[in-house]
Amino acid sequence: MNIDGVRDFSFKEIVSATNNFDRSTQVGQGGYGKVYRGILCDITVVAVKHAEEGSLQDQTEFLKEIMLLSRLHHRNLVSLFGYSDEEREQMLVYEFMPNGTL
Ligand SMILES: Nc1ncnc2c1ncn2[C@@H]1O[C@H](COP(=O)(O)OP(=O)(O)OP(=O)(O)O)[C@@H](O)[C@H]1O
Repeated sequence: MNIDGVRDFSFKEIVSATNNFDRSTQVGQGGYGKVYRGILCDITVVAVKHAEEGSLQDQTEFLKEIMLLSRLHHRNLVSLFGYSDEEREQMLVYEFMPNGTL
């Protein structure tokens, strides 16, 4: 699905960006799931939030949330770059904030 200004990433793209969710790319853990630092093909650095079991949503709900997040723009908010919703995995892809700027 195409949502204004938000990319729909394939699971493969995320796997390649995070080196298959390699531990060395993990930068945090939040209530939603683990957070990885990923590098896209065009060398954009992103933060990938990988939903864990209890955070998985019904697909319609997930896409509704993406639509909502895609409309939030504020200088104090990290921008949502995209999402991935394939192979029973859900991921939110954000602009990567280096240490100290979060
Ligand atoms: N955009 C980002 N860029 C870089 N690192 C991030 C980014 N988002 C999250 N992180 C890292 O992942 C950690 C967990 O973030 P996350 O937002 O998932 O958890 P949280 O702040 O505990 O919120 P929640 O409980 O709602 O998930 C952060 O403390 C930070 O180290």
